[in-house]
Amino acid sequence: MNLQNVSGFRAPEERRSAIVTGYMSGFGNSFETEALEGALPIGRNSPQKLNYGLYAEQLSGSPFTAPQATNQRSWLYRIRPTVKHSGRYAKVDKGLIRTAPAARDESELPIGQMRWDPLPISGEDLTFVTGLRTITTAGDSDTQVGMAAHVLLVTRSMENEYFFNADGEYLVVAQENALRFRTEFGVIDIAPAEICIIPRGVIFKVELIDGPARAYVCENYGGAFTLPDRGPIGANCLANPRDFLTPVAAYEDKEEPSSLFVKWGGELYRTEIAQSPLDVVAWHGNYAPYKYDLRHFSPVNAVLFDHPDPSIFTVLTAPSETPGTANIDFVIFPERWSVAENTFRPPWYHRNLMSEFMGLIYGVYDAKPEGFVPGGMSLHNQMLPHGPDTSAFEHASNVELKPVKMEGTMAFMFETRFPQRVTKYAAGLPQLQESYIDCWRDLKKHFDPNRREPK
Ligand SMILES: O=C(O)Cc1cc(O)ccc1O
Ligand SMILES: [Fe+2]
Repeated sequence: MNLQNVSGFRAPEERRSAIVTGYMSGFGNSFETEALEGALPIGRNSPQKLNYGLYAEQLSGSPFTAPQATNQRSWLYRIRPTVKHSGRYAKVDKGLIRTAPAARDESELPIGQMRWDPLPISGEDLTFVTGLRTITTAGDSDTQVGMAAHVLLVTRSMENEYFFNADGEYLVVAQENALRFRTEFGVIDIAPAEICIIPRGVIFKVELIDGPARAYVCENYGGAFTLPDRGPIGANCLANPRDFLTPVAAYEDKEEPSSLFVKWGGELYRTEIAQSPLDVVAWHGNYAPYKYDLRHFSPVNAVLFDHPDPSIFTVLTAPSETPGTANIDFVIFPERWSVAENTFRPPWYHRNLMSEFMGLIYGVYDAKPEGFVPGGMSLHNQMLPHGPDTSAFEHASNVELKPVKMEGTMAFMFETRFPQRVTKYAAGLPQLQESYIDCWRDLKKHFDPNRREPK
């Protein structure tokens, strides 16, 4: 396969040069950055007066008293405090955005394995706010447990419109065309196969760069995404901290009537303001948005036999209070070599406590060579059986096992300990594949009490 033709693929050298100035490298660091020299106070957070007549404001992503490892906050030095960026909040139509447990009221929760074709990016006027379509919700945002999986369709840049989500953090997976996030902390661009994390409460707007875009969005109601422990793998591989990029400070000093949309308690509100809220001239701290290129993930896998659990491909995890039982694991299935000997190489047939929402950014997913297409999605809910389709099973059971490179592919999974409830919208979509389960219909009975495989 010619990799240059795969949507979203860029050669490693090109990717290197994409690490432009404008980002700081590292995961969970305490960063400091100023768009005007001297805007950051030195050695203290809140002096009596700040340079340039700025206001100081703290944004906390954790309780003040959270243990050191999970304590997150930043200090923002801004033209106006955010309280000046709010007026009276009016409830507005939340469109197709749903939040757990509200979706339970309208949930269809069809029991079964589900798969959807890509939602078309129509000619409708859709921004980040109006283009967000909730597919599943899990848990309860009020108690800060669970998640939602959304598809995002964007056909128009937000202009004097801004947004923040009080209900959770967003993990955005670009799939078709690029997105520019102008945030309080600076600017983040993501192209297909890159992700962007916007922490709870951070104000931003989204612009298009190269045309109408499709993305997948995981909304995390729980504790923030972090890097998984690598255990015996050691200090390197999987997602390496230096490949995470946080923007340098950038501000707008713009006095124009603007709308700030707020998702709070599952509802959408709007408040009218007289200026851009992206007016942070400098900031420091460890609570900030960041991006990551999934092609920087260094996979570790079986080098002799058997198929390990997909947790080896965890990019980010949002832990729950129970060890090893994630509120969400964000897992990818990237380009890699498949070398295991005497092994059924695709995913095994399985039933899982965790529920699995999957998407495909580009290429082919080995367990489902047909029907699971880029931009599409599938849902294998708690304890519902799934595994390779008939053609994948027959092929993997009979093919000569040479080393094979699984090229030009990038699938991902939002996996949660909670059942995912399908929204009425998603259950009624014409893109829902009625015949999905037929992909297993022709799995044959091979049982023969006299048949033994050679050792
Ligand atoms: O169901 C899936 O396709 C995802 C998956 C992949 C894998 O390699 C092992 C388990 C698993 O759930
Ligand atoms: Fe699975």
